[in-house]
Amino acid sequence: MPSSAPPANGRPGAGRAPLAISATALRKSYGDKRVLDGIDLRIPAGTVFALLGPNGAGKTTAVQILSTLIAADPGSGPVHVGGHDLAVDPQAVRAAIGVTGQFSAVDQLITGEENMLLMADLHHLPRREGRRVAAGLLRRFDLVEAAKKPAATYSGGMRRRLDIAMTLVGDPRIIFLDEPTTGLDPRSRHAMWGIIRELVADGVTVFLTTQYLDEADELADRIAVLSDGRIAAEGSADELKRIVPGGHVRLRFADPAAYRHAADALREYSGHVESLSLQVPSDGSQRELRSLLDQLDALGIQADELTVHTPDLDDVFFALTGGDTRVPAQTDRTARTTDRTARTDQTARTDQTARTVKPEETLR
Ligand SMILES: Nc1ncnc2c1ncn2[C@@H]1O[C@H](COP(=O)(O)OP(=O)(O)OP(=O)(O)O)[C@@H](O)[C@H]1O
Repeated sequence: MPSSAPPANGRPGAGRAPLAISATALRKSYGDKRVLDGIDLRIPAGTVFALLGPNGAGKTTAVQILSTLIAADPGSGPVHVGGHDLAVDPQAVRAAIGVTGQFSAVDQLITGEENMLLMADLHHLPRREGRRVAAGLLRRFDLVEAAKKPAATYSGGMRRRLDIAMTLVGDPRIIFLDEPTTGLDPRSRHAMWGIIRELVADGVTVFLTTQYLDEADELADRIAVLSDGRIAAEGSADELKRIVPGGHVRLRFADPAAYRHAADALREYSGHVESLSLQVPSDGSQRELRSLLDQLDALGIQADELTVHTPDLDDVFFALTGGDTRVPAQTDRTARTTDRTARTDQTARTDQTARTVKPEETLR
């Protein structure tokens, strides 16, 4: 990487990965509407960075600026992509990046293979080299069988795979993926996640925008939440989850007497009489769970269901983007926990959100 790129942490020689993308005080307005209000980005090479934000937050605008499609407003700070100064050498930036947007670059009327060869031509690859690269990528993206068919006959997932394969013809070291899995079914989404992981394993830097919080959670080394034109928070998924309160254990009772007994015994809780459930603040750790269960055991109280809720990226997103308009707070939390329990049951995502266990089965 040329020396014009600032070091990862502002100090040369500190041993961290060089920055693939850096931007300072990035601004963009459309008329009176301030879309980006001075955002800073520092994305180390070989990592996945996810930009999250509600609809219209400015994610695509950020991608368009960083990929040279539109200009930032005057007064923005310097932007480096792939070691090149965007203002000085946009052509070199273009040569270093690949962009897959929300609107596919695939030509529907020609075959997958023809789309790939067209891309190879655009990159001025010699004919034989172009065929070799195209064939390799079609194999890698599981499109060999479909290669001779018109792209119009492809499923959404196949088209998205072809789109990324086309982006890779130029062997970019930095890829912008603007909502790469929107509209895909769960199997295709997981296939796409596998592709993104492979790219990163090859040393590619991925700048991802997504509406799916679980996608950012799965893939991203660092996540930034865009709100009101600014980055409201940035960190790893775990770091972000730690900034919102709300971890709790929910105890549900079949027997009203047991519910009342527990409510009398526990020092801190919020209760929901209709559902005979109590929410006890907890970080969800084994130590806190054991202590709670010991306390219930000592009093001979039997809960029928116990659900552990730790904050997830949904909580972070709602807290930071002000998008949680549901009221009131306590009802909302209860509703959301119930939601999660149901979802966990369906999808076996037992790791990160809510885990429902029978109290007597825990912590043996
Ligand atoms: N060319 C344009 N002219 C005027 N306004 C624009 C233009 N492009 C984007 N905007 C506005 O800028 C804001 C940010 O749009 P952008 O597409 O960057 O958001 P986003 O976070 O990518 O949203 P989504 O998740 O819906 O794709 C929106 O209010 C949009 O209407």
